[in-house]
Amino acid sequence: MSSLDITRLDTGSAEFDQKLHQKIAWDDSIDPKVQETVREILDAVRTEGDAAVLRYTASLDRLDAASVSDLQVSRERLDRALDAIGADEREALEHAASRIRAYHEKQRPESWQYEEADGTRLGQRVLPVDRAGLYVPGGKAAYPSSVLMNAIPARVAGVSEVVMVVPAPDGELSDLVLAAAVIAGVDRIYTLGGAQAIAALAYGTETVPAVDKIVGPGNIFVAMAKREVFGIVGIDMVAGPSEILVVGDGTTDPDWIAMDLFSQAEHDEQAQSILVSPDADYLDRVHQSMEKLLPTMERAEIIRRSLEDRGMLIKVASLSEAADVSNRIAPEHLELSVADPDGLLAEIRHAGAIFMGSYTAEVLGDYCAGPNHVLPTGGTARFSSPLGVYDFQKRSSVIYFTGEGASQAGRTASVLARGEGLTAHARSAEYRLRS
Ligand SMILES: NC(=O)c1ccc[n+]([C@@H]2O[C@H](COP(=O)([O-])OP(=O)(O)OC[C@H]3O[C@@H](n4cnc5c(N)ncnc54)[C@H](O)[C@@H]3O)[C@@H](O)[C@H]2O)c1
Ligand SMILES: N[C@H](CO)Cc1c[nH]c[nH+]1
Ligand SMILES: [Zn+2]
Repeated sequence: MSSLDITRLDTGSAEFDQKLHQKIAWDDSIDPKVQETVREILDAVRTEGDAAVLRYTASLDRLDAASVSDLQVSRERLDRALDAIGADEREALEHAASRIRAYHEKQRPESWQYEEADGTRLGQRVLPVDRAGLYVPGGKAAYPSSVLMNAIPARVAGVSEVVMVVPAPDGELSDLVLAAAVIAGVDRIYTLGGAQAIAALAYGTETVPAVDKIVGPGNIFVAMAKREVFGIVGIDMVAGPSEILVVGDGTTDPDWIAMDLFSQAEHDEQAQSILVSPDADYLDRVHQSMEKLLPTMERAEIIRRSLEDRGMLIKVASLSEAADVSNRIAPEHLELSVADPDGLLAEIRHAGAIFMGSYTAEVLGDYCAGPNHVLPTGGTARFSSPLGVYDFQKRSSVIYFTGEGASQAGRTASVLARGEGLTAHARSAEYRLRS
């Protein structure tokens, strides 16, 4: 049995606040070189277009191509991918897709309008963006589930053109990823990754069309690149390395909790897994389960690094205090692995997705529960929401005044315009006044 050196904290200790802050402030620990590299790549793609995209794809993903159009996945390659996957895999993708579609259909917002007594009409029109860019991660693992989670809400929103990018390190491209793209209705796919893919989607190149909005998770290079291009294009959020926080009251089998913590740790060395419990003995038992199970994991080294660098076992005084700690962290995924999850839910304010009770493993949400698995990370659940249909739409206000309505509102506008010293504004309203 190998020992696992995971940080233990107690809310009762003097150094709790400071240690917690150090562990959760992943932004502070970003190497400034990452930002430098990302800016360099963005600049190169903006100014040189395809040539820079090809250069970075060759050096970072070890994938050579004569032109960027060679990096677009052909119809034949997509058909081969559909044929190559097993019947059970095809069925699982389709089952997940239909659950994800059903959930996202509920999110479709309606345009609305109301009319005042004098015939004035005011409304809000909801329309999809014209072209969306989906980033599907593919450096350390392939994510067919992320294809479904990104593309299905775009389609439900009514986006006309859905462009997907996914890295193919060493030319390797997952059949499942391609099959998921066909099932979800992606229009075109480029095997591009990292900051160079984000730059191509944001600025456009000779080959890759510029999009209106870029969505999807990725590693630190992707997250930083999205942050940098925001404003030129819309972005959904800065979704970084995965996170899970489990609140446990001791009623769930420790092996189950250990595996739930591993499930997110295995994504990335920078992923974060945290267990919070009022029961010190339970924290010990989960720790023992982790030590027992770690050697059985394929991605044991990534899991170990993630848990030892960023993981925590936190002892609290009560479940209420566990909710407070969780609200401070605002985790991407929160498991309420307690006997009365509904009771505790009332105390939770910030989390990307909340998994209720012992049977609701977070991984069900990763693949097929229905809600989106692209969720705010790094504490941003305080102000952002899961990826959804609304991320692919924008709203316009619609305003219609009758002569009578314009006369009434015009008096107010005129007074306010003159108060602001804006004479043209005032007179524009005054022309339409009725005596
Ligand atoms: N929030 C979610 O919904 C969700 C879903 C799936 C995965 N994830 C997260 O996405 C991330 C996926 O990361 P990944 O690395 O496997 O794939 P990725 O596709 O995000 O990143 C791979 C790309 O990073 C670039 N890159 C790598 N090293 C670089 C360097 N030194 N300099 C410049 N660029 C470099 C390369 O261009 C490569 O194509 C993980 O952190 C995982 O936790 C999140
Ligand atoms: N847990 C990831 C979101 O943080 C999503 C995912 C994809 N595949 C497996 N898990
Ligand atoms: Zn996951």
